[in-house]
Amino acid sequence: MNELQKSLILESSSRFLIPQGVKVSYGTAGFREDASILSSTVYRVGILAALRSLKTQSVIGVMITASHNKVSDNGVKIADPSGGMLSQDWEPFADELANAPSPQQLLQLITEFVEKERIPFDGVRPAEILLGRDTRPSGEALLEAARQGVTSIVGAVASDMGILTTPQLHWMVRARNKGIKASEQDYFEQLSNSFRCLMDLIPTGQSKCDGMNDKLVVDGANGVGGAKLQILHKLLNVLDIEVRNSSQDEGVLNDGVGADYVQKEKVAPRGFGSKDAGIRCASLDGDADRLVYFSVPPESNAPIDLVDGDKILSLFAVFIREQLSFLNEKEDIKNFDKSRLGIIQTAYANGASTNYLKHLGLEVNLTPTGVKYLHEKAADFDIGIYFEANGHGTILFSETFIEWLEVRSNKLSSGSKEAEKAALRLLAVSKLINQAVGDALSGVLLVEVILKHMGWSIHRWNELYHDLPSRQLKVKVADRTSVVTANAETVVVRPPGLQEAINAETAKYTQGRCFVRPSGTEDVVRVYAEASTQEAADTLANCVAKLVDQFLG
Ligand SMILES: CC(=O)N[C@H]1[C@@H](OP(=O)(O)O)O[C@H](CO)[C@@H](O)[C@@H]1O
Ligand SMILES: [Mg+2]
Repeated sequence: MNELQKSLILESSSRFLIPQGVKVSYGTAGFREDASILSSTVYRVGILAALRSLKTQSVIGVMITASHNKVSDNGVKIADPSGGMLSQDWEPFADELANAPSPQQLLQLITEFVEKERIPFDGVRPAEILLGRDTRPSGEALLEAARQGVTSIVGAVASDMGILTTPQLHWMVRARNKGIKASEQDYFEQLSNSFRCLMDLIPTGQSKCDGMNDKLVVDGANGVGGAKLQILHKLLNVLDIEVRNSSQDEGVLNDGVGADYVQKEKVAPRGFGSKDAGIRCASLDGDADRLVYFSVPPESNAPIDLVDGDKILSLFAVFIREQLSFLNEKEDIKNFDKSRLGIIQTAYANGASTNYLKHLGLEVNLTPTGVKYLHEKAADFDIGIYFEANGHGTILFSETFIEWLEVRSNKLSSGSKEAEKAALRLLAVSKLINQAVGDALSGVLLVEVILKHMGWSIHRWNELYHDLPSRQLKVKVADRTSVVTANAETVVVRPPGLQEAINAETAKYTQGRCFVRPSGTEDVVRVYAEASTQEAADTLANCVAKLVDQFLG
């Protein structure tokens, strides 16, 4: 870095001094705090993104959002060249950068890091960053802070992509780096074209299941997803979709609305009630990277039927498996190895879903909580389907498998129509479903077309298996980092004795399963328990929460 560069960083960072006593950390969802204290953090993430772009010689994304959190919060995260999350080995540097107390210390950190990572400055492609934000009122000023961070690196270019869903920004970054068309319009066109292709491939004469309803009502969490879905809806012109809670004119962002609320509280979002009984409903979160479905019972106080991420995963798995079986029927492609389809869940997946998927003969893998782990594991397969129970997930297709499908779909003779259609369907799914991150908009379209393909109502879908009753609790402890887990967070290895005590308690319950882990986003230890009845799941969770308290105080 030359002197001009150094003075530019010193000069611009003096406009973004960090508030006294604030310490931030780049967690599973990037930095997330009250918006009023975030401008220096976001400014510094702008610098980080520019450095990442120089290092990788690729386009990098910066998304300003706090997802399902309250409207006064905001946050910022980086999209790597693949469109996925920031590489984990840069996270510690993100923390150091964001917490450097003064402009001089910030400059020193950057200088050392640039040397250590051998980040090229001269004679290389300049940094290029795509900036996006959700609908939060604090977003505009924070985006400006990010822009100033980016442009404090000489030659770096920041493009403001405007108000977007998180998955749209990730999609654009991925598309740009693949050299394909990457505007928002291109995103909508890719989704709508591949959706239409799947609609055209629905078996003719597909009968409708009893109670199958053509209408879908979507709760947009008063966030960014509702308006974007309306655009898609207009483009498609074939689906009957009504969007409610689609902007902050209709109510407060994420307040009694949205996928996180619906999934955690198991109640209908604001604006939905017994008038919607029997209708297929869905809920997006504030930045539209989570999706759950539900239906409202006719009685006003009864709980909703929640169709969560595990069940969306199961629906996708059933469909993909069916297409693979059509392909496998063809003699000349018998060598297709079934193990190439992998299912990825976390320990929070309902045990009934895991059993169901295993009974289908599928390979189910568990990873620790957090999209980055699920995504990474899914990329090991030709088709990897991952979902968190909360509704974040997608389907990844490997490049080699896509090429294989393209060749096969051309090769198949007219005598093998089903196999040809199956190959075309899988290719269309790979274009419809976001390959960068979980995306509620592409998720809605894929669910809708699969239900039509199967001729299933939401009730038929929900009957794939019955969730085991479960309970989640949070325990405040002195130091949550003193809980250390192994085996995808299913076993506690520290403090000693805690796992044995959990085992002894769990053994008392039919179909009992229980685990504890430190949250990555809140200062708590989470307890999850499952058992054959709700009462038993509650008791197990409460007993184990007491154990956590006894061991950790
Ligand atoms: C039980 C649960 O829902 N955990 C959530 C939550 O993580 P915790 O580490 O449990 O706080 O936030 C993550 C980021 O949004 C999400 O990936 C994850 O599923
Ligand atoms: Mg979100």
